[in-house]
Amino acid sequence: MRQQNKVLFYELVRRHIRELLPIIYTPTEGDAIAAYSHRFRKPEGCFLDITDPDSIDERLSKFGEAKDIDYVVVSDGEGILGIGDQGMGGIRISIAKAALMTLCGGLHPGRVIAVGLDTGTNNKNLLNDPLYMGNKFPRVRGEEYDIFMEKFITSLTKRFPHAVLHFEDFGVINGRPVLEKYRKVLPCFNDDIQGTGAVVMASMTAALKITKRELLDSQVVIYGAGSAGLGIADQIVNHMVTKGATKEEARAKIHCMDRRGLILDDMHDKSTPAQQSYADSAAEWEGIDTRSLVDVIEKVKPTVLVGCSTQAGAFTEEVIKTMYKHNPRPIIFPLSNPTRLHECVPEDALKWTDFNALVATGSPFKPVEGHVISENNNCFTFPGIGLGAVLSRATVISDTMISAAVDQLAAGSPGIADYKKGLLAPLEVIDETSAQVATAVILQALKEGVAKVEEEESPAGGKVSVPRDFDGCMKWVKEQMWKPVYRPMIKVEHVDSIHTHQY
Ligand SMILES: O=C([O-])CC(=O)C(=O)O
Ligand SMILES: [Mg+2]
Repeated sequence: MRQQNKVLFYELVRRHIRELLPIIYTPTEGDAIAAYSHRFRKPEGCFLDITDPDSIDERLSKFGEAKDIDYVVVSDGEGILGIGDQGMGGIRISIAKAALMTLCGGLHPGRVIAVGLDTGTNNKNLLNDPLYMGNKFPRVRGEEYDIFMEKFITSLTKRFPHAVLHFEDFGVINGRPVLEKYRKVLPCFNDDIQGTGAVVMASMTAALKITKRELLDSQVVIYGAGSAGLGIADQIVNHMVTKGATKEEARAKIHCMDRRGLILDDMHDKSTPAQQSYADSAAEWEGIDTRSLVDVIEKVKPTVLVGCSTQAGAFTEEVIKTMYKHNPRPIIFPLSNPTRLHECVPEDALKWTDFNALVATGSPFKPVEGHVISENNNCFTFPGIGLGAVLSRATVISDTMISAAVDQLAAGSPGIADYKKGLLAPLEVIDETSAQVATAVILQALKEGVAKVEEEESPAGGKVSVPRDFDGCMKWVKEQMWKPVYRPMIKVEHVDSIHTHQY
């Protein structure tokens, strides 16, 4: 339906969003991506092939003229949700996120491109699958990958100078370095690092308000130190810094674990620089089993436990009860996607804490005995961040613009009186939430002098002028969001000439 009748598709999903979002997005998209080559019907999106970098420009040229494109989602398929390397099937995550940019972010569906970079795959099942449609060689790393990425960015910025770039589901090796390099070149962000970090920080802010605790008194254990886990850590640090902590103080409150256990400062040869910046002192952990989550919780007494490990069931009854022993209202976020990979199910986390835990997940879950479970999914942030960057014609997407998105999302939480309604605004108003987030991002971009929209001609003539007050700016945002409505039929007088032109 999306391919045949966009108005009908987007209006249908909008009206039945709670029922249909899990089908067009998480968790069903994970199955669709894994089965991509087997279920293939016709191509959609822009396929870029590392064996043919010289074709990048030509392939992108098919998607329109310079002014036609606002937004590009790109994935190389290496870190798809929690299901890892899906090779060329990863283009479907670009397609799903692009569809959400229209559904929640109000971008015109014809002004968004979904791009898949085929740089090989290390997924043995795909390499041995006769139906796999992507390149059947191991992932290309190093200089050849970097040159390919550089060609893509150069061509993109030349062809579509207004486009905002959204990186999705890159692996740990490339995600962060690519973001750090290109965020200085064009307005771009990594949804798994920054989008996920922002939504978790917003939920945490809302949960702290409910429990009347301060962010700076928090101790956080992050179980799973990949792109999402470290992105969340960074966002928490950014926020603590805005509340008066130094970077070092903030980092000391965050404890990251991966397959090797707690990340310690004597593991530097085997940790990425980002992991190392959160390392605990090995000397302080002498004699403690740092591979045991329960032992780590016993020592840290965290107020917040975040799971991005893709280890289903890692938050056992003992883990949750140890959290509860040290905290009357523990904040517990099992975030691994898709659903079957969650570290625990909300029902268990609530029952094991006598319904005192504040729980949010990464995939959708049904309410538990009247407690709504908020989905800490980045779909609450990336559409607003993307829309804000597009409308303001931002030249960069700064950390402070992301922080503005966090504060705005947290402000929309049902709050203390309504804490059973979840930590975030309901999915049913996600387009409204995205407009609010976009407004906060635009106002921040204007404040920082990185918004260039007021240098443009408005369609009505003269320069564009963006209201500086929140309500005025939000009205301006909403006026520009695409709505799924049929355009009126117009009676045509000169049928003959129209026919001549049409055929
Ligand atoms: O796609 C989603 O639902 C959230 C996300 O970015 C991920 O899990 O990688
Ligand atoms: Mg993702």
